[in-house]
Amino acid sequence: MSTPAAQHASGRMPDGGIAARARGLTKAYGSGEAAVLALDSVDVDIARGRFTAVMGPSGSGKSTLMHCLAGLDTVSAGRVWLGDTEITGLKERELTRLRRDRIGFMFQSFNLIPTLTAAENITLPMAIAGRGPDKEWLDQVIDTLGLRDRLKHRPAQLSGGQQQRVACARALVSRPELIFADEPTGNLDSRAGLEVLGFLRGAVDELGQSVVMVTHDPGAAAHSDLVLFLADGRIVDEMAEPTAEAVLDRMRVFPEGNPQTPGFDVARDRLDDDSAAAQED
Ligand SMILES: Nc1ncnc2c1ncn2[C@@H]1O[C@H](COP(=O)(O)OP(=O)(O)OP(=O)(O)O)[C@@H](O)[C@H]1O
Repeated sequence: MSTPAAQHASGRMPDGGIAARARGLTKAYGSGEAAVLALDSVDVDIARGRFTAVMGPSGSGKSTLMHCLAGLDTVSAGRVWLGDTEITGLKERELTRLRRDRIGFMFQSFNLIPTLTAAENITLPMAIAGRGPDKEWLDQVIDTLGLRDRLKHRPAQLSGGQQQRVACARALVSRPELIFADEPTGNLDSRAGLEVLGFLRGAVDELGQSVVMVTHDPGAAAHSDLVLFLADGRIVDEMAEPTAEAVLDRMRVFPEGNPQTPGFDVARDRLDDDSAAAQED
């Protein structure tokens, strides 16, 4: 399938180029009658230096797409590139190195090490890679994320929003080519969620970072430059310069029958909360 996303994204990258792309990306789980086609020949270009959101009903293939683009999962057919490097066909060891050196990850559950301080958590991936962080860049990331006075705290001494900011700093500090964020605001209240989205937005605008974020939340997607909509393992639509209202309207017409989709009600409530929080500010 040639998706409009591929055409659209290509046309929107006059300077930045492509951070990741897939052609004919197909992923099937199981076999025989139990087989599930999680991704159905997806073509997509992820623009460099931009913030891309991936939305769609539960089970539409969002996480699978992210995992295949990030080399966390093998593909059944098709090809995937990170920058100019084709990752399909790489051996597990090469993939591990590529993920470590070139990709940043943020998860809903933060994934911080409880016994390490914020500062140690931020630099851990680089320490594992045997590289020292670029001090100037580290300082810039810490200040951009407002973590300067929290560096000696352990995760349990930080709020959820602060923990996610540490996770954000950890993802940014090695200057990865691409950050994948899977529901990064899923465990946060709306105010802390807005804060983290603001930082991701700032990472793109001020630090030139490329970000792909999977989310159920139209309010979160509204912080992106481009929303890709998945349904049944295909990219069925996209929206540039999204607003929460426009994304919510688009989600309503999915054939899968939103609002039965898990996350839809949560998304609508979050949208209301976000509006309330914004009005309080
Ligand atoms: N390890 C697996 N084994 C079998 N089927 C799987 C596996 N992982 C995902 N699937 C199936 O693949 C399809 C896509 O799943 P995926 O997790 O990518 O969807 P999603 O859009 O991220 O869903 P959600 O919004 O609920 O997280 C679903 O039908 C799911 O049941």
